[in-house]
Amino acid sequence: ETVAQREHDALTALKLSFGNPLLSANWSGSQCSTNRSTWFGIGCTDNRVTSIALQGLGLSGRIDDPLTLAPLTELALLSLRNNLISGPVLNFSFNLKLASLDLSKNSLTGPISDSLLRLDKLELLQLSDNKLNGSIPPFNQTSLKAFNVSNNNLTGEIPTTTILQSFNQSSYLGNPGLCGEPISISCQSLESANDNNAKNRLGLSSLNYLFIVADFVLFLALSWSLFALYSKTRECKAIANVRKGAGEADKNRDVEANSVQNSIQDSVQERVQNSMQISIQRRVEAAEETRKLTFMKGDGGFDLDNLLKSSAEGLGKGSFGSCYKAALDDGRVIVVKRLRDLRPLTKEEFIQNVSFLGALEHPNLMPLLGYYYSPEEKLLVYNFATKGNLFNRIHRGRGTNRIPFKWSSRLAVAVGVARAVEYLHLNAAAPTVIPHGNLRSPNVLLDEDDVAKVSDYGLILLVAPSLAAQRMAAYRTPEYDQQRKVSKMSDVWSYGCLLLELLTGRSPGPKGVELHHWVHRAVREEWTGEVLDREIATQREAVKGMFDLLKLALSCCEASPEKRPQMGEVVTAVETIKNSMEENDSTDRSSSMDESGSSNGSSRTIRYIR
Ligand SMILES: Nc1ncnc2c1ncn2[C@@H]1O[C@H](COP(=O)(O)OP(=O)(O)OP(=O)(O)O)[C@@H](O)[C@H]1O
Repeated sequence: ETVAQREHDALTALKLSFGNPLLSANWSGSQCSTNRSTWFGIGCTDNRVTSIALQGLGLSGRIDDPLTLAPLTELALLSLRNNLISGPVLNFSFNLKLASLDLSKNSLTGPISDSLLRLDKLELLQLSDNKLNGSIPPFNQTSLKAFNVSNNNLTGEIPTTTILQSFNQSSYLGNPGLCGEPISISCQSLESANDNNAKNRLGLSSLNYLFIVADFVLFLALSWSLFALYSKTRECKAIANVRKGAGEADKNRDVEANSVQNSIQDSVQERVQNSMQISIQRRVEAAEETRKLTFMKGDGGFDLDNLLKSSAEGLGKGSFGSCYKAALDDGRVIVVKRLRDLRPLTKEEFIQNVSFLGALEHPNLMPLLGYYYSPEEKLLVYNFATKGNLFNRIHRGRGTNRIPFKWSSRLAVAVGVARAVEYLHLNAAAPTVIPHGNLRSPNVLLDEDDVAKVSDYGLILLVAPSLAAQRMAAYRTPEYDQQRKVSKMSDVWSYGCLLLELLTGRSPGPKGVELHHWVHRAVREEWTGEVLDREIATQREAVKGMFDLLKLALSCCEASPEKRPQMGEVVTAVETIKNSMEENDSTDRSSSMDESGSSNGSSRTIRYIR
């Protein structure tokens, strides 16, 4: 596939996301002819797409694949200003020449992509008037001349980087949860105001149980005779109350009590009492039924009540649900994954599949602690991994005060993940082998000792197959289009992509393909040293191990699945690389170096750029 073809495919994907009649009619044929384009809004230089300017066209829809524009590596300008585009901000890790990015006045949601931190040519970044949340990444590119994130739902302290502090407050206004300078809102006062609201956030929005309990409180406040006529509206309002938080619920209850009292004065007492008694009984039963958390081992030491009382915070939204972190009263911190888009499983099937996942035990697998099942709500409960996920460890904080991700730590992660996947592949307890299916760096977590814990395994058993095919990494292998099935070998492919990410510090493209093509080319054309992440390439004595791992990664990424090694062979190979690194370290302690390269690293820095 040529570069032009890849660019063509990327723009076509963009066109399909928008479904706009103008673009549908106009964007056909080839996108660039030398220095110009006949495509509306597209600019080309030397046959490459360098600008996309599609302001105010009423474009709607969402761009599902965050790396849709990854093939446009010469793109310098992107403006989608003043449209109706929804969904998350794209990942621009591969658009390193971007100088001007204007996505303002749309309906974009989610956090500001950290990939923007890597754009060191970025001069203009306009994200105002969207629905973005999360914190502002610590932008500090000296190139940045114009910046605006006003009128979103951003939260937290405005980073104190020189560049972000150089813009005036109009760049930040209209974000109620934002604090710090230059908007002169103290973060402490904002935090204490938020603390009160934070309690129960998880349960309040999610669980049927809670609003049933809230109903009870409401019942006590109202007289028995008021119930029947009001039961319908009450339920809706109770949910609304719950969402707004306990404080507001109290206020609303009083208002409701008054208005209901007025409206039912003429009601027939007897009819009301009968219907209410039945209704209460049903609700008690429902509450009993729905409040049960099932633990894979023992009683877990907490129940749904503890969960609902905990303060919870959103960790992020994945392909099959959202994750919340909840701090229990006893000090434990757990993660609740709220599943969506599931297969239509009966309760028994759901429990059977989840029990199978819960029975898996390996030091490098994030264990499933328990689950919650109700027809409307399915939750999985895990321990919280304090060091976050591998994606952030590799890519986050570049250029700022980041703690270097050492080669030895990367290798330890590579070994841990390989062992976990091998365990999944060899698991004799399973009726058939369930491949991981979605092995990617955000699904590798790091605990307090930096031990890799693979998560999100086996979700293939729970999620709707059509959505799995769209969203899971294993479905993006070269063979999937022909064979239409995922296998152990697709996990091997994903593992190869993960190794490449660890070694190069770059994210794989949407199909995992770009990164692997790029590395192959690099190796073929003998600029291999350049492919290594600079953060580790400074460690000269380890470079051989890095290249060995690179070779292994490339063999895992062989286009033909038969040519890829089995996971057992992969484990042996990575362990051999790790062992020889450790042997070198112990026989040559005097030459062990500071991997951060901060003290004497420069004298040992290899020339890896030709
Ligand atoms: N047990 C955990 N401890 C710490 N962080 C977690 C835990 N489980 C998930 N996360 C983090 O929460 C966020 C959301 O996770 P989730 O599994 O919902 O989506 P994802 O992994 O980003 O995407 P996908 O499900 O599509 O692979 C991710 O950043 C993930 O790393």
